[in-house]
Amino acid sequence: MASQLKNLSDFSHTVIPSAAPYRFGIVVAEWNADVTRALLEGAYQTLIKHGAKEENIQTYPVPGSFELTSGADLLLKQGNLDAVICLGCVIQGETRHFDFICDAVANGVSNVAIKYSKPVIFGVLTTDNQQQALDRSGGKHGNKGDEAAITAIKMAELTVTLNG
Ligand SMILES: Nc1c(NC[C@H](O)[C@H](O)[C@H](O)CO)[nH]c(=O)[nH]c1=O
Ligand SMILES: CC(=O)[C@@H](O)COP(=O)(O)O
Repeated sequence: MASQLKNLSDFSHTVIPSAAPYRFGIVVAEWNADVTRALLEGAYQTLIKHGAKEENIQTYPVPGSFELTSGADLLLKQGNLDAVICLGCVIQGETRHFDFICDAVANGVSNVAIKYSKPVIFGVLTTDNQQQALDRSGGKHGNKGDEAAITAIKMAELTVTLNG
């Protein structure tokens, strides 16, 4: 499996634009808070590392990953953001609830991005167990929060470049 081959947060092979010109929203789910707090820290510190200004990063909690879609919509409705990062952690339980949440949030954030023509980044872990989540939120497979922040910077630049 790909994730067993490398740290997924290794970006040494790519050019990352400055985040300084852009305004970011972050919506973070409170379910599995030990994991989502680590995702948030990774995303926030990565934005700052690449030049984002603290005053240009708005962070809001939502109860669970299912609410990330409406959280992103509410943020973009304000009209003053260049990208929104959605952070969550959905861990398989005994029922099919996992499937419905994962499908809903993946499709939901895609629809919000299209609705506003703004990047909405899917920084949601969808794992079989907690260890897989810990491994991807600052563990041996990196931090998906870092990856989400890099993606947000790149997509914000592309959006501004193409939209003028
Ligand atoms: N089981 C997980 C949830 N469940 C809660 C839903 O996201 C949602 O808040 C609820 O269905 C009410 O609408 N959320 C996660 O983020 N992670 C989980 O593992
Ligand atoms: C993803 C979930 O909603 C899940 O954690 C809830 O567990 P269960 O499927 O056992 O109700």
